[in-house]
Amino acid sequence: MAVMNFGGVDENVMTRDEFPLKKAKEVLKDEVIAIIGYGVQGPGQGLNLRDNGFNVIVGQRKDSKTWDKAIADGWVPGETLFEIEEACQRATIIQYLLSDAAQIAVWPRIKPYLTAGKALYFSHGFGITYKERTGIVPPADVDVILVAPKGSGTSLRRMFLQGRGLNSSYAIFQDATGKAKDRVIALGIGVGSGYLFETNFKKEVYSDLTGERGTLMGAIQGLLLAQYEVLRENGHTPSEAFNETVEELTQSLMPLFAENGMDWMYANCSTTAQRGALDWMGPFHDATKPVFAKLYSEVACGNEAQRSIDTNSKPDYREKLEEELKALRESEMWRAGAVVRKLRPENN
Ligand SMILES: NC(=O)c1ccc[n+]([C@@H]2O[C@H](COP(=O)([O-])OP(=O)(O)OC[C@H]3O[C@@H](n4cnc5c(N)ncnc54)[C@H](O)[C@@H]3O)[C@@H](O)[C@H]2O)c1
Ligand SMILES: CC(C)(O)[C@@H](O)C(=O)O
Ligand SMILES: [Mg+2]
Ligand SMILES: [Mg+2]
Repeated sequence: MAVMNFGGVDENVMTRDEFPLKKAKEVLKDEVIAIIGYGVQGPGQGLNLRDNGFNVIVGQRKDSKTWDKAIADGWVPGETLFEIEEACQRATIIQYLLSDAAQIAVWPRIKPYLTAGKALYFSHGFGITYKERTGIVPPADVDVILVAPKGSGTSLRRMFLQGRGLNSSYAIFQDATGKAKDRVIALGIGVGSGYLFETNFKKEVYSDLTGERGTLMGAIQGLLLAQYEVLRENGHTPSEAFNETVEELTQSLMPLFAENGMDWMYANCSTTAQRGALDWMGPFHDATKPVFAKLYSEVACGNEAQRSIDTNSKPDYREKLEEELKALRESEMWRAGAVVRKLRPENN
């Protein structure tokens, strides 16, 4: 464990240098890891673990699209692909990667297989933190651990294949065996994390729900749309509005600040742009901070979790989500975006 200073604050982190894959394999050599659920995180983590040489099986509903997807990814029914109960029975580590709402519904079928000494692994602090709402209360004699990749399972897999790594947080809720720390770090390295930073279940779920509703997904769409609309209302074409709002951000400027920080991106723009950005970042900060504060309090009081449980437990939740995504896809801004993407020379 290395103590690293992040902007003046010391934190514990685990890097691949300190905990190499070889050590992770040694720690987990006698374990059978069952990936329960094969949606987005399931394939990312499962395939990375398998390619890294761990003993992995998948548990998934038969006769579902994701069962077929698992077969297409090389999992073999009866050998490495099983119904959920059978995978849990064979496993020593159960990676519970169903959707958060499904974890509640399926919990009574998982619990009997959590016998002494096994580990229950989550990629989100949701089920445990909001236990009054989820009913997920593991037995006292199992380890309860978390590795939460900070990104989509699709990116986790892509970055692994590119020889890169997505950072993850890790946490221990319950250490029944005395092995929870080694188990959780080994799994974090095994699923392809870049480095691992320490958290707890509550902090993980509060930050994660805030982040995805905020800058990562909710706020970014709101902010981009607001600027796009103002440009359009003032007579700018969709091409101009989209390029000035989204395309330049994702293709030109975001890679620069990802690489070397915001000041460096600014320094690579005109002094006119720098002056304006430095003057306007304050008003944008002040306008949005109350929204972020409201969002955090809605997360912390459990309202956001409850809303997600209620809507995503309905039988037609997938269709309803798809309808809303369709409306986004068919909005003028993203229809313009589809044409702009097609015009990228690399897509011709
Ligand atoms: N999506 C991500 O990239 C991501 C990133 C970090 C953490 N997480 C967390 O990882 C966990 C898994 O999320 P996900 O997005 O991969 O899940 P998902 O929504 O893709 O669903 C995973 C699986 O659950 C199955 N499922 C849904 N309802 C079911 C039911 N009633 N019975 C049995 N199976 C059912 C689906 O078939 C699918 O295979 C969650 O805790 C999530 O918060 C997800
Ligand atoms: C990929 C995200 C947004 O980071 C994750 O938290 C999720 O819920 O899918
Ligand atoms: Mg999330
Ligand atoms: Mg997240």
